[in-house]
Amino acid sequence: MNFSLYDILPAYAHLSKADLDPNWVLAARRENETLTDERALERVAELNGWTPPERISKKPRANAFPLLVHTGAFGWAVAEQWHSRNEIQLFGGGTMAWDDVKLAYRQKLPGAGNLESSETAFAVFRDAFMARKPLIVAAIIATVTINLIAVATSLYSMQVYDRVIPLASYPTLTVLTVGVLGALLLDFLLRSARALLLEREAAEMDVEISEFFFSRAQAIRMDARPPGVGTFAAQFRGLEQVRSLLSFGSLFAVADLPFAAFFVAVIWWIAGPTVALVPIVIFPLSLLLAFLFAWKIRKQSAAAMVTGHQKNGLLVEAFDAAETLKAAHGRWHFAARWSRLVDEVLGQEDSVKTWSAVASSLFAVLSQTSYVLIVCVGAVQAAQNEITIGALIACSILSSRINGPLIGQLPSLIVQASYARSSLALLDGLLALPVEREGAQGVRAESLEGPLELEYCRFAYPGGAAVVDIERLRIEPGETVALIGGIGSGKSTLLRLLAGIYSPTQGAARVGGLDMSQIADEQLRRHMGYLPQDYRLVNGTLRENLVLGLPDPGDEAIIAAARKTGLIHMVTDHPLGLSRPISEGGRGLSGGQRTLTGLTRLFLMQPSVWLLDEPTSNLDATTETRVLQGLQQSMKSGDSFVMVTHKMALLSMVRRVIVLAKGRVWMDGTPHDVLGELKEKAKEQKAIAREQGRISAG
Ligand SMILES: Nc1ncnc2c1ncn2[C@@H]1O[C@H](COP(=O)(O)OP(=O)(O)OP(=O)(O)O)[C@@H](O)[C@H]1O
Repeated sequence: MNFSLYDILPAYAHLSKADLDPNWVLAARRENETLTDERALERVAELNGWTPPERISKKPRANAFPLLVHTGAFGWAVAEQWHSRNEIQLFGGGTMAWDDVKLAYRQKLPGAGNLESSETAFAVFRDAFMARKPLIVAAIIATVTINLIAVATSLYSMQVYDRVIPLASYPTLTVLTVGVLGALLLDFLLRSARALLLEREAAEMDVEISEFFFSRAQAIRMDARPPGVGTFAAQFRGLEQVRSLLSFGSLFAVADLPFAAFFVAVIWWIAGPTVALVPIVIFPLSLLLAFLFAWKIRKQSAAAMVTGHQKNGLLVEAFDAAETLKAAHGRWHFAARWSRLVDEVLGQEDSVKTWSAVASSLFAVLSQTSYVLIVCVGAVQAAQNEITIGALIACSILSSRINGPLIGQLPSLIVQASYARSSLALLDGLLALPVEREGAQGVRAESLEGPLELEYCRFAYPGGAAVVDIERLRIEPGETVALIGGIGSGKSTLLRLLAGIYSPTQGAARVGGLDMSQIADEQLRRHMGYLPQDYRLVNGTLRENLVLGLPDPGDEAIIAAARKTGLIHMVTDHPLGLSRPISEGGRGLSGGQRTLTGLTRLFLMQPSVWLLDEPTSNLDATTETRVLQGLQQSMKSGDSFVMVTHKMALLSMVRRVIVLAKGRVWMDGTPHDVLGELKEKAKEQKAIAREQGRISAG
C-alpha cells in the first residue's frame, strides 16, 4: 500500500503539536493530487503557502523528530523517534531501517509558532534578525569594505595634490585614477548587492514577524481581550513603525557609527591631533544632542501614538455602529469626539515636528561647522608646512564621511526610534496578555468523553466583580439542560465558561476530567459546539462560513444540513448558491439568517457537547420548530446539550433546568419541578407586594 500525505499529515501535525488547518487538503484535492510521490510535500507546502519543507540529509538526532519520511515501497510515513541505532519508530506502529528512508523532511506548519514564550516584542524582532547571521556577516564585510573605499578616495585626492600636481606625473595619475575608479565600481556593486540581499531578507522577516504577532493576537484568551477593537487593531500598526526603524537603511546608518572613530583615526594619522580634535569634539557633541532630542520628544510621541490609536478606535466604532448612530442622531456627538482627538494628535505631533525640524537644522549646521573648522585648522597647519595641501583636502573629504550619512539621518531616526519605542511597549502589552491553551501546545487527550464540571468557579471581567460564582456544577454526557435567568444574570458568561471560551478567574472548568485550560485548543473546539448569541460571519462565501474550521464535508452534506435548519432557502434563493458572497461581519444578512448559518455549521461539525446561546431568539415559529427537530435528529445519544433561553416553551425539550440569579445557581431540577418552584416564588412575591401595598395605603 502506498500511503499518501492525506493519511499521515494530520498525525504529523498532532505529534508536532501544531494546529493543522483542516482545509489544507482542499487545494491538493482541487488539483486532483494523489500526494503519494516524493515531491508531494513540496507541492502541498506551495499550494497552501507554507514555508518549503526542510530536507534532512544527515542521520537526525533524537530532538529532530517527528519527521515526514518517504520510502519507495510504502509512500509517506511519520517517523516518531529512533527505535534502535539504525531503526526508526513509525507513527501508528512498526519500525523501519533508516537506510530504507529515501527522503526525510521537517515541515513548519503555520500557526505552530512558539506562542507560549513570554518574549518581549524587541526579542521577537531581535531573534528574527539574529536568525540570519550569515547575511549579517556578509553585510558587515560589505560595510567595512565600503568604508575602506571611502578612505581610499580621500587618499587618492591627497596623492593627486601632493605627488601628481607638483611633479606633473601623468602615469601616476593614470594608475591612481584607474585604481580608484575600480574601487568605486566595487563600491557600487557591494552597495547594490547589500541592499538587494538585505531587503529581500527584510521582506521575509516581515512575514515571519507579522505572522507571529497575528497568531499571538488571535490566541489571546477571549476574556482577556482589550475591549476596543479599533484601538487594538491600531496597535498592530506599531509593527510597521518598529520595522521601519529596523529597516536596513537605518541600520546601515548606525553600522557606520564605529567607522566615524576609524575616520577620525585616519585624520589623526594624516594631519595630526590638532585637526583630528575638530571631529573629536563635534561628533560626540552631535550624538549627545541627538540623545537630548530623543529624550525631549519621547513623551510627546508616546502620547501622540496613544491618541492616534484612539482615533482609529473611534473610526472603527463609528462605522460599526453606523445604524445606531444614524437612528439616534448621534453623528454629531461622534464628529465632536473625532475633532477633539484630531486636535489632540496635532498638538502632540506639533512639538515632535518642531523639535525634529530644529534637530535637522542644527545637525546640518554642525556638519558644516565641522567641515569649516577642519579646513580652517588644516589651512593654518598647511601654511606652517606641518601638513600638505593633499592632507588638508583628504581630511575635509573624510570629515563629510564622519558627519554626513549618520548625522544627516539622525533627526528622522530619533523620531522613528521614539515611535518605535512606544510601539514596542504596546506590543509588549499585547504579548503579556494570556493566550489560550498556550497556542497549540496543550494536552491532547485520548478522549474528552465525560461530564462537564465547574468547581468553585468564579469569573469576573477585567476590572469588574464576579459575574459567575458557582460552587459545583456537573452536566453528564447525554444530559439536556436549559439555562434560564433574568437579564444580566450571567447565563451567556456561564455558557462561555462551559465551552472553554473563557477561563475561570478562580476554580476549575473540566471536561472528561481534564482541566479545559490544559487541553489543546483544536481538540477542545472539535469537542465543543458553541453558538454565540450574536453569531458573526466572516468575509468570504457562504460555503466558507459554513465549513469554517472544519474539514470540508462536501456540498451534499452541506445541503443536507442546510435543509435541516431551513438555511436552504438562503442557498437556493441566490444565483450563486453556496458561493454567495458574505460581507464582513455578515452585514446584508438578517439576524435569523446569521443564526441559521451558525446552526448549520454546528450540524456539520457534529460536536459531542452542544452549547447554544438563545439559538431561536431570531427565528420565526416555523423555523424554530424545524431547527429543534433538526437538532434532535443531529444529536447523538451521548451528546450533552446546554441552551440559554428566555422562551419557557422550549423547556419541554430538555430534562433539566438551571436558573441563574446574580451569577449563582438559584434553582436546578427537572423542568416540572423548576417551573413549579418558580410559580410558587411568583405567588409569594405577589402576596408580599399586595401586603406592602396594603401597608402603604393604610
Ligand atoms: N465583555 C464584557 N465585559 C464586561 N462585563 C460584561 C461583559 N459581558 C457581560 N458582562 C457583564 O456580565 C454580566 C453577565 O452578563 P451575561 O451576558 O452573562 O448575562 P446574561 O444572563 O446572558 O444576560 P442576557 O439575558 O441579557 O443575555 C452582566 O452584568 C454584564 O454587564
